[in-house]
Amino acid sequence: MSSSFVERFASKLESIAEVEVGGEILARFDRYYRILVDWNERMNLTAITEVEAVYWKHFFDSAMLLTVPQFNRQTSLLDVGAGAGFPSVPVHILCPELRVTVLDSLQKRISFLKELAGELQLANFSAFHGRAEDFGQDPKWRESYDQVTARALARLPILLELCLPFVKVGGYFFAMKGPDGEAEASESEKALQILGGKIEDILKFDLKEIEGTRTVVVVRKVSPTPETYPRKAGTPSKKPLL
Ligand SMILES: C[S@@+](CC[C@H](N)C(=O)[O-])C[C@H]1O[C@@H](n2cnc3c(N)ncnc32)[C@H](O)[C@@H]1O
Repeated sequence: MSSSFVERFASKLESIAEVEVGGEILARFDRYYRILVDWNERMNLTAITEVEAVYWKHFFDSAMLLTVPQFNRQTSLLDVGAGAGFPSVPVHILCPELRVTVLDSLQKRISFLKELAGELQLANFSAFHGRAEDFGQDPKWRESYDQVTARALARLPILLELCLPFVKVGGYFFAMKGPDGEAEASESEKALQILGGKIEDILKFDLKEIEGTRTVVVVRKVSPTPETYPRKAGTPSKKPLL
């Protein structure tokens, strides 16, 4: 890895995230990269493995969440379908005070995330194996997070059913999307109305390092989600609220 690449990454991160990106933070990203490519040889975690691509398209892309004005760095964040830890692990590296929980339906990915959290000494971090449809009906999880996020999990109408049940009324769901964020938002009116959400903002980013447009759809939870949602596992994607 050339030092100019790391310097550019650090200075861009500082400018978008308004965090001082010192040696300790960079050492954590370096360790994250190494553990990710090592585990990726044994299990499918990411198709992107080249170092600069991982830094920009996974780490930097995840950190975009920190540019959202509604995002609070001091409260709680649940990452649904976190996979190899995106976006929550890069966000947590930059904001260690945030209480982060990750949920994924694949046990192997949760084993990876637990090992990663130990290696990176992430405090305030816990990982759980399960499906959003099941956990969303559990009273311990339901409407108990200030903030929920998801990246590359499903189209927005489906995603809202998987994620909004976890958000406290008054809290936020941040959907990390590609170029289709706006179009997906316009398909989501019915889901928002049923599930108790309201789109407050759609933020758009065009960054040459990431090679493409990214959007963050900011959804405020304005009323409780009716008990029937989320429906049983598989139904939200088979019969989306359209
Ligand atoms: C395409 S990956 C995206 C991973 C990561 N968020 C990212 O941006 O790289 C989707 C992840 O969601 C998990 N997943 C799929 N359906 C789920 C569900 N209903 N509940 C919880 N996790 C789910 C999968 O196991 C997978 O790890």
